[in-house]
Amino acid sequence: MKEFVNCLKAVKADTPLVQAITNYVTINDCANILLSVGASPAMCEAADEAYEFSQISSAIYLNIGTFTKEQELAMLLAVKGAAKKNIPVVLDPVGCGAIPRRIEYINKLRKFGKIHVVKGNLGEIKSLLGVKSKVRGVDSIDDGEDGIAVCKELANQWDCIVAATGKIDIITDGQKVGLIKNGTEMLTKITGAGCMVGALTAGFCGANDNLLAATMTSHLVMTLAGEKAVEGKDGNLPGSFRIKLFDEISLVDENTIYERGQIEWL
Ligand SMILES: Nc1ncnc2c1ncn2[C@@H]1O[C@H](COP(=O)(O)OP(=O)(O)O)[C@@H](O)[C@H]1O
Ligand SMILES: Cc1ncsc1CCOP(=O)(O)O
Ligand SMILES: [Mg+2]
Repeated sequence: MKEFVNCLKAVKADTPLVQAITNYVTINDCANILLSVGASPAMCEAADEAYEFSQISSAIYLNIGTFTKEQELAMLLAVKGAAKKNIPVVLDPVGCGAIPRRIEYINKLRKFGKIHVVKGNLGEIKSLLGVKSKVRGVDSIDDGEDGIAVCKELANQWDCIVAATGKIDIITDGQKVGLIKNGTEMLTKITGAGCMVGALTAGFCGANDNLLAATMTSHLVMTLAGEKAVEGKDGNLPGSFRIKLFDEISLVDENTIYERGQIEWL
């Protein structure tokens, strides 16, 4: 657990600058969740700024939830700029299980530079591997019995960290597999929980060289905050839960991690 505590301390100490090119449904939530954890968001998505801005950022967050033609070009340039300075890139392939052209775009994106972390729900992760998955639009309805094998395979094929969210989050570098057993189903009752944990993952990768530990920690912090938010007043109601989530993200500390963290390494 100490490695996760150290990852959290590094974010709060370094205030990593995260360039986010993300969807307009949850863009504000992603900016605020990064501020809540101690990072610094910049939703810089103009195509003629993305190449330069990526090179002054600590990490890049790309989320194709509602990607526009401007964002398509901006993401290519941001990945190219990040590759020049070896800056970590986190991709959330929202909806790729339901919209095949998104997988074609991601394959093009990977030709412009390295994707260091792919974070999606299990249906999206399976779709990237070309495995039949059960999705409903941007949501996964996959029971995930083969989730670990799929995540390891994709991590090895793409030489990246893969994080598949669900009741249990699966995080792997293709060799080691970490399971995050914290969380609450309430996180599925608000839009943006996946987007927000993707943004947090970029924040943690921007302050920690060990991207596996950083990705484990972002998912641990999100699920611990979710557990504490649902325990609060009216936390069983989606509107109250969502607001409390931002509060609880800012309150997660080493005690929370040591006392409540439920991690299993395979
Ligand atoms: N059934 C569940 N029980 C507890 N936590 C969950 C459950 N499903 C998802 N989560 C958590 O909710 C967050 C969003 O995951 P998910 O809903 O899979 O992403 P998306 O919103 O991209 O579909 C993650 O932190 C995940 O751990
Ligand atoms: C509903 C929706 N439609 C396009 S992007 C988006 C938000 C998806 O957020 P998340 O993947 O966190 O559920
Ligand atoms: Mg999602």
